[in-house]
Amino acid sequence: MTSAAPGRPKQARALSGGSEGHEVPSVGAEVLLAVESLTRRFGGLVAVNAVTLDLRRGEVHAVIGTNGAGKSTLINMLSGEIGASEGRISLDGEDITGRAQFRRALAGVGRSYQRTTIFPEFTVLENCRLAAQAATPKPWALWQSAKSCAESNASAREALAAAGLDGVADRIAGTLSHGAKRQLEVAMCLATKPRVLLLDEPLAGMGAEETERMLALLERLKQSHAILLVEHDMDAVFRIADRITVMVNGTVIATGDPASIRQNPEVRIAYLGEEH
Ligand SMILES: Nc1ncnc2c1ncn2[C@@H]1O[C@H](COP(=O)(O)OP(=O)(O)OP(=O)(O)O)[C@@H](O)[C@H]1O
Repeated sequence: MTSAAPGRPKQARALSGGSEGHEVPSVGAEVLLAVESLTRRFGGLVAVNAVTLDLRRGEVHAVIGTNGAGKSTLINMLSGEIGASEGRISLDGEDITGRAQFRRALAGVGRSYQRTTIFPEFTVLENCRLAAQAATPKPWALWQSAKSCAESNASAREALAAAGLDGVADRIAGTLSHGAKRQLEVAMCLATKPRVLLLDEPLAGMGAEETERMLALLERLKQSHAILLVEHDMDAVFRIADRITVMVNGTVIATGDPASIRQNPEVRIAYLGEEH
């Protein structure tokens, strides 16, 4: 019998089923970002231990795990914010393990953060335009005003439309609801024209309606992107993910479609405290 560990009702509900399993993703889906045996040590602590996973266009690949499992460290290594101790990251087959963050962003790896990173006093469009400009720096065109940069404007408008925010382009970003701010962060990420989206807890602090809106957005975005989703909302993860990787203490204990993860005995022990 399944018994939920105290304080983990959402995990318990998600793992105990109630919704149908997803189809196993198509084997031939295009791998954009490949991670092989990626390890990160902090002194004696192995925060991420030989993690191997693929991010494919057309898929939401969720990485879940209890606090301190190494999810943020993994995302930080993929975006280039921190270096890897060992292992390899490739984008379209090209080794990018040693590339600086801005060069990875230029190559198509975009990320959103756990914390809100918008400029609250600027409009929604201005926030997106700044993100677009940061992604296509033109040091020789410093005299151009931001507004005149047609390319950045076009990217910003396109990103807002994709994120469903074109109706609030002229609103001051700080006045948006929490959910719309998180959507704006995704839009800012889209303005950099990524092919791979690394999303760190995009649903944090959202109400039910905002969550639905974000999930619908991810569903649309995955058609043309490979998405890595680090998220604590297990109900949402089990609904949206095509593939789930489960980490415990830096190590992957299981990878598979939601139905197989839900049934996996090791996952159930790690999440629910079930006995063999
Ligand atoms: N800069 C750092 N220096 C030393 N230890 C760190 C550093 N960053 C993370 N760690 C440690 O690495 C381990 C993994 O942390 P990480 O933040 O990646 O986990 P997480 O799965 O993202 O957790 P959470 O769900 O709470 O965000 C933890 O033990 C953490 O204390």
